[in-house]
Amino acid sequence: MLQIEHLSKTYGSFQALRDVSFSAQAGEVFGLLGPNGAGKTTLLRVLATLLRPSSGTASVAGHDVQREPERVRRLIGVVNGGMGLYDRLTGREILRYFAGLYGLTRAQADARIEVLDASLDLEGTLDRRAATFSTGMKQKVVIARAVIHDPAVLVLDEAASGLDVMARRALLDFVLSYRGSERLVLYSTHVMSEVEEVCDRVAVLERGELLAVDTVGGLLRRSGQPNLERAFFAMVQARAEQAVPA
Ligand SMILES: Nc1ncnc2c1ncn2[C@@H]1O[C@H](COP(=O)(O)OP(=O)(O)OP(=O)(O)O)[C@@H](O)[C@H]1O
Repeated sequence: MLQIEHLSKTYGSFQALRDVSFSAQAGEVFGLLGPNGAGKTTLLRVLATLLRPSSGTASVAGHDVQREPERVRRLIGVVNGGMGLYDRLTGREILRYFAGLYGLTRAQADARIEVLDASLDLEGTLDRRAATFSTGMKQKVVIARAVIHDPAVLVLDEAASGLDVMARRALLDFVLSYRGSERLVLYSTHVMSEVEEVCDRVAVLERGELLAVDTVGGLLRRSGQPNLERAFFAMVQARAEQAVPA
């Protein structure tokens, strides 16, 4: 579903991604884990066709992000922390509007809103103006908006940040509902407990470099550490020691 090959991205002389390659399949919740500045958002922006890679390729369901950006945009849904809801519209109006942009008819939009209401519990947001939403309500509508066209790949970039326990739980359960489906979720975060709970496999990025791609269990086994946070520290430390000239 997702194929990334030798992807690099530089901003001026700064290299934000270095020769990153991995693939992820439908049915997976695939984590992208890394500390601040690791390059997670840069990678996701390349996939979302918002940034051009400096070299290498990325493709979604066989469609290259550079050669077929419009096709790729229809295949993905992105939640990246920006809310950007129209205050004067209700949740239903916002979702209908975005459904229209993706070419859904009103009947298709309403059917899809019903499905999303059942899985995301949009109750209370559909008939109220966005200006009156709590942060959790906003985030639910943002997520519903990102998947209104039932994209093949759902990209979540720090989507749980700022959410309270209830809203975070709803988000994680929604992500878990994608497991084993015909869709892929790319879940980017630096919160290890979220990765441990929802991700099947994880790519660990650090300073633009891919340190490992493995299952959570595999990362624990190969590091000999009891939890992902310790495994992550061990990996980053080992990489730093390698990088120090003797
Ligand atoms: N437009 C830009 N111009 C220059 N440098 C940039 C630009 N965007 C990002 N960077 C740098 O690239 C590196 C990777 O940034 P990126 O936002 O991809 O990391 P991240 O892993 O998403 O971090 P965070 O967890 O803090 O969001 C950082 O050092 C950042 O300062």
